[in-house]
Amino acid sequence: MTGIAGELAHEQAVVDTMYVRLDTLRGTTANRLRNVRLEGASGTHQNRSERDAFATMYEDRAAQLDAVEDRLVFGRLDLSDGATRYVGRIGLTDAEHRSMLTDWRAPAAEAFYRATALHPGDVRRRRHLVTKGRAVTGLEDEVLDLDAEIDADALSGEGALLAAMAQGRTGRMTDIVATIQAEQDRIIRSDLTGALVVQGGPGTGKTAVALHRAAYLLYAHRRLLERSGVLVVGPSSAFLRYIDQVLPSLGETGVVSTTIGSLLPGVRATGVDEGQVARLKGLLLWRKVIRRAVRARERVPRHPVEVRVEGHDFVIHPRDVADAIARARRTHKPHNLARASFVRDMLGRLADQYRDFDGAPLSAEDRASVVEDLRSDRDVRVALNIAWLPITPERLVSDLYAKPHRLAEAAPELSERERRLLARDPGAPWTESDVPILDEAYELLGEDDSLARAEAQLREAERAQELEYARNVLSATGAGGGLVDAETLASRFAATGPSLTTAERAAADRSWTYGHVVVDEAQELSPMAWRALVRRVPTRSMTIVGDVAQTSSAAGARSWDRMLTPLLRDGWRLAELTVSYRTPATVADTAQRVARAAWLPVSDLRAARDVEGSLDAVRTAPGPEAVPDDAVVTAAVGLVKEFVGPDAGRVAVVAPPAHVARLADAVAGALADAVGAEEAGRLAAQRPEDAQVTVLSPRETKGLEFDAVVLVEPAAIAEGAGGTSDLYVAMTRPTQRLVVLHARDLPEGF
Ligand SMILES: Nc1ncnc2c1ncn2[C@@H]1O[C@H](COP(=O)(O)OP(=O)(O)OP(=O)(O)O)[C@@H](O)[C@H]1O
Repeated sequence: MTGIAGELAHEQAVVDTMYVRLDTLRGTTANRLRNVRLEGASGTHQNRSERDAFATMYEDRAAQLDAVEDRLVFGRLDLSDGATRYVGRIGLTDAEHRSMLTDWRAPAAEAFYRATALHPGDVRRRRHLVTKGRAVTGLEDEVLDLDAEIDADALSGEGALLAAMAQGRTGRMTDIVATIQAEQDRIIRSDLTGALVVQGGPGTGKTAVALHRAAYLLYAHRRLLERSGVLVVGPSSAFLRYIDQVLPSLGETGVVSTTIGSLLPGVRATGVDEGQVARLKGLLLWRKVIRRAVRARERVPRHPVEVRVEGHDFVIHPRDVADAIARARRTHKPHNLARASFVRDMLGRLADQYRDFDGAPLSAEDRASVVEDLRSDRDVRVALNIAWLPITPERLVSDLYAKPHRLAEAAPELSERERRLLARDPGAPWTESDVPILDEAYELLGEDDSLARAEAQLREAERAQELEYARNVLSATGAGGGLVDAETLASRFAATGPSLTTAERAAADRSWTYGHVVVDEAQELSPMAWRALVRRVPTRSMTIVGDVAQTSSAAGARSWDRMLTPLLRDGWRLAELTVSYRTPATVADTAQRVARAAWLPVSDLRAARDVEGSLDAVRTAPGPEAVPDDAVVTAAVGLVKEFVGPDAGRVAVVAPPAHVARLADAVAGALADAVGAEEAGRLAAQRPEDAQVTVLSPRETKGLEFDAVVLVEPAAIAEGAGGTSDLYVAMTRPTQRLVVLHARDLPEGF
């Protein structure tokens, strides 16, 4: 065999050996797991814990080996010294420990993404392997030869990349490990320290890059990050579901993902604040407001308070209260914890008065009993509570919203009109913008966790013993191989209930601090939300991705510098992505013109490809009439027939929020006639996040993408709460086709 057929056959043979090796490893892992399980639940407690720990370790390994089935091998480098190196989703070695496959995250794989004709390093040729199942179906070679004509804008593995871009979309994002581009790779492998801000237009791969970076950092800094965990923050739970396959497909499962609204364990924020209210609640001013609100619960009485305890009169003097408050504050403990110092101090001062009545000092024993009498007296308790009230964060914040005098006292900087905007009933549900304010209150109030701390100390001592034991197990069995360290194993030996992963423990603990935090759609976060996040990553090691031209929240960022410098000072650096891998050039260029005409801070954007006939603007009715529902349904149904199939393909109608519910009914009603009852039934049964046909407001499409989009009345969208940013977002969702329906004039720039 010669030529391409010969090359394909050769690569097939290589890929076959990799899969044989993968199957062998799977078999070994499955056997080990079976043996551990066969040992049953007998034996000492320690034996059982040990078996559980090994079972979990083998389960993790099995899951990792399963996750890499698809596109196990996707690249090959031919080096100038004649050697070849295959690159894939994990590293594989043969039975003699010789490298067969290089993990894409390893330094040795970097050249696969970075080498160019201009800077080939020691790479002579880069080959992309296209596989379907276990079969090699295609090859794409790039000879990195300085004599070749050099195009600085060239994309690496263009064929593989264009094929990936043209694929029908499902409701789940996929990984891009085979086609990462050089500008993306530089970001993925950037240093762990400090905050890295990635600014880029829509579709430049910010989300993809952020997730691959998380996988890379977990690989390169596993010891550090596995224990502390990585937090991924996204704009909505729908978005988190959209991305939730990417990290597992890269073999990583130990990551906590959340929205700002669910950041606090135990607090469910279901509401959304719009416009001015969101802006006001996002202001850093709340640092002061919450501090003042807490201080307002530490109050010196205007007049002396007399109390009678066990036949003796005592006086709570304002100056004693003032002194005790000052001393308790000097402990720098949160309010609810410092209260114990305040009470102790006050009871001591009152007990001193007792000595004065008798004329003689009390014995230590008598004094203790007087203190106890005072402590259990109701009037004393009421008086001390008025002076230093224990209060929950929820109550403190809800009082600010529900009681105008409390807000006026704590937030004199706000105008009366602004304070009125914040007013609401005590039982009203929490909103996403309340969460950072509650977080601030948690921080300043603290929880009385003395019991929890005593338990934690006990656990720590037990854990030290378990760690020692786990070390012995690891060295005796040779298990681990980089997958698990003694610390992880120890946490699984732990006798305290079911073993929790780092991710599980972190998610349940408000004060958990992470080793790295990834923030997506970061432009939407308010200053207060940033403060809450930064609190969770003391090292300030963060990956922040977003686009300040897509900001729809009134509290969000229009400039990274203005948003981040006050919080991170010079601890952040900026990287930019410039190529759109989603939107066809015609659509991307139009969206850019519209955004620029509205003076949005758009980044330069170059689309990686164009698609013929990708933009269609149809005027449905001249004059002030609205776009008729029929026209929307006809356009949507046409695109569904063209793009939606049983395995993939997604169509979205994006309309002003007020029309979404009505249009959703209309489109659903028309589907049976258009695609047959069976297919319509299949589509109707899909979960919202997987829906191949869907009607959404612009805001709901943030971060998502579809093969084709029907955009309804752009002028109305641009007049909505999110302005032209929302329109820019909506226009840049499709990978193939944008159909614009408008009754009014199109906004400037179309
Ligand atoms: N190197 C690549 N190879 C293949 N596909 C890519 C590559 N980079 C990005 N993509 C694809 O481009 C699309 C857009 O990527 P992504 O959603 O990460 O962009 P984004 O910058 O976060 O967009 P937005 O600003 O709209 O949220 C995704 O389908 C992604 O898989």
